Amino acid sequence: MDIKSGHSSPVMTDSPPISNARLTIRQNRLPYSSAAALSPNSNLLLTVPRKKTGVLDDVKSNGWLDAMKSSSPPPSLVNKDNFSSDATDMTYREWMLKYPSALTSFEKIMSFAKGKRIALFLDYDGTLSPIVEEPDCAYMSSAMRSAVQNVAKYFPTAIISGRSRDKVYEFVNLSELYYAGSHGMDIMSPAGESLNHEHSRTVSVNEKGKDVNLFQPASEFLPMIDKVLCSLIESTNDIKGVKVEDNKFCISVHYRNVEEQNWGLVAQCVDDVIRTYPKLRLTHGRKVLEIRPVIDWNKGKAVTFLLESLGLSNCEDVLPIYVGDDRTDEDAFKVLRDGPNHGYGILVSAVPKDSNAFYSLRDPSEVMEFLKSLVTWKRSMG
Ligand SMILES: O=P(O)(O)OC[C@H]1O[C@H](O[C@H]2O[C@H](CO)[C@@H](O)[C@H](O)[C@H]2O)[C@H](O)[C@@H](O)[C@@H]1O
Repeated sequence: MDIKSGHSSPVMTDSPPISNARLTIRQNRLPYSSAAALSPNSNLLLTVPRKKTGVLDDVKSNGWLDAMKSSSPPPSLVNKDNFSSDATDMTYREWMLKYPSALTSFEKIMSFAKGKRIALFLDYDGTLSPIVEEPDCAYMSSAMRSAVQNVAKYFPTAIISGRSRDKVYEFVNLSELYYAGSHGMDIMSPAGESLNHEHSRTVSVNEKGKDVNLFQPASEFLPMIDKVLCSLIESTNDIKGVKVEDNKFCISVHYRNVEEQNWGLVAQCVDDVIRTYPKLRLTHGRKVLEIRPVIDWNKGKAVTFLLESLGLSNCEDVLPIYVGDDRTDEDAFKVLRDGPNHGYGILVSAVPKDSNAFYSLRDPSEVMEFLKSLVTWKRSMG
């Protein structure tokens, strides 16, 4: 889609999510007319068949359970005390030959950045804040906030998160940044700046009454998302440890605190709800099932959009850098690797995994070091 023209609807087929666990084939089994189901504004009533027992064939056959199990490394692998086990360490070192550390490769990256304008894109959970059990408590440290604030003095900086924009803004709390919540479906400029898009709109949101500019390509899905949110809260209510998070244009169903034997039940509840909504799809994050509209929009599109907004698109002298830890960040890594806006993806991971990123950092503390190094480098350039 040409986001500059703004004429075409972003509602179209999306690229497949990284996991194969898609809700395709479901349309054949819809109990309603597809015409009704395909309208985002239809009054489709949910009659959710709740399966609390049984073989859970559906979720097993489409690979959800496998994806759920592999969605976040077991604590023993990320615990630094255990990390020094020779075998694990060796595997990680071998992996780093393919994805070198952005810290040890810093000079190389900067030699490429010389004479270029850097634009910085930062994921939130697992990148700026450590992964914690309780999603509402994923605070970033004040040291990290300072590092982000400093780096934003020199380079345009955006936070790109699966969370709702409001929530991630609350955590980061820096008004000078761009924010893209709901996996890029809710983009906000800093106060007084414009997103320079004909479909963006100006609203007065912050406590000082300052104007910001918003771009929300999935706004027509809000009523549908609200309905599905209510259904998911209701249908998972009896499963201990489940948390359903309202991310505005997306919904997260967390199973990190659910006993593993009940993960199939979580998947079944989600499947039962969203199977009647072919305009919604599911992706897998870190111990979380994420439900979002089937639109041609993701974190990669948000990066492209922001580069265009900033007038930094398709410029030889621009170097975009994206730092993220999650599968959803892969869309952004891919855009920087393959698209016209060449740049570097940096994967934050303490365990080896395949990625479209160029470089790696082990954890948020290394991310902070990297941000500080960027500031030192920029200052040294005078
Ligand atoms: O795009 P992100 O900023 O990385 O957001 C992705 C999801 O992050 C959050 O969940 C993850 O972090 C939680 C806190 O550490 C953790 O408890 C959970 O298991 C992780 O999946 C957030 O709560 C989700 O809504 C985001 O989609």
